[in-house]
Amino acid sequence: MSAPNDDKTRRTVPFARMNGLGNEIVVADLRGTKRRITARAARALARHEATLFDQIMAIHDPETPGTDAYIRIVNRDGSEAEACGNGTRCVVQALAGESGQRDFTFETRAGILNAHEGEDGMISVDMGKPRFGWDEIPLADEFRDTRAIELQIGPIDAPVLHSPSVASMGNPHAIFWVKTDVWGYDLERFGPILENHPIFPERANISIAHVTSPEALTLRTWERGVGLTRACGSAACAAAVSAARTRRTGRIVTVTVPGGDLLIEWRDDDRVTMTGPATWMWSGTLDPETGDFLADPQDGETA
Ligand SMILES: N[C@H](CCC[C@H](N)C(=O)O)C(=O)O
Repeated sequence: MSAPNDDKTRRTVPFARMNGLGNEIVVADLRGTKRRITARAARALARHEATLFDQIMAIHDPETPGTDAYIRIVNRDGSEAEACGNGTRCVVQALAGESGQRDFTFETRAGILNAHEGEDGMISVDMGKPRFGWDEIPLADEFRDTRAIELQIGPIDAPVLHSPSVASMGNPHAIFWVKTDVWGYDLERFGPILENHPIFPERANISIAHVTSPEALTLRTWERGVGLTRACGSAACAAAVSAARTRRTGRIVTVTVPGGDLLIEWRDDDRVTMTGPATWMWSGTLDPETGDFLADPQDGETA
């Protein structure tokens, strides 16, 4: 991405196509403009193979003193998400590459969070405090104990998935615990049914988790507003805290998602830190209104 400028009327903005452990991310730089990525632009970008994304991370000018930027997060279907861990790491890498700055404070709909790029290029994001109250997630019915709620899929007397833990990392998550390989479950079939289940008035991100040791679990996620993804950082956090809360693991857990590993720590001050990589793929410019885009010339090409 190029440096921001102050032309509030310019039509296109720079973007970088990146990924966070296989979570497909578009980082769009809207600083210095008053423009927003429209749902129409999101859906148009999702129609192209080159720009097919899981989330758009739209970087806006800061709204709160002491923060570096306001980040709006847009899902593939044009809906907005409160949190996106993998996308946040991509934003850090994009901005660090531009300025050399390594510590950032961002504001999102989920609140203010800090992030840091380490010497080894790994990026840690403070994902804030998990919330477990039924009305905070939110659920449609009062459940006093959200470590396991009554919800199941499959035959009534032999459910395929049941009794998920639920948590909010700013966004809603349900974690179904399984005792065998997470790839043995048809998440593509169950995901959309559970995402849109009436128990979740704001829909939910749906994950299947297999605890493999007190320090490790494997996870697959069907993301709200997206579908199957290769990684979902906030789901990894929700799974790790739910695993610790149900005494399945300790508070430091390696979460293996289809794209690779994330290290999650539920700190003593109740905040959750997620550490993992981010990868830059290519850059271009896009129209935030329509989603029309143009790739920058690659190295060796002329404009
Ligand atoms: N991929 C993201 C989460 C997106 C969540 C979104 N699907 C929603 O809550 O609507 C992550 O790394 O945390």
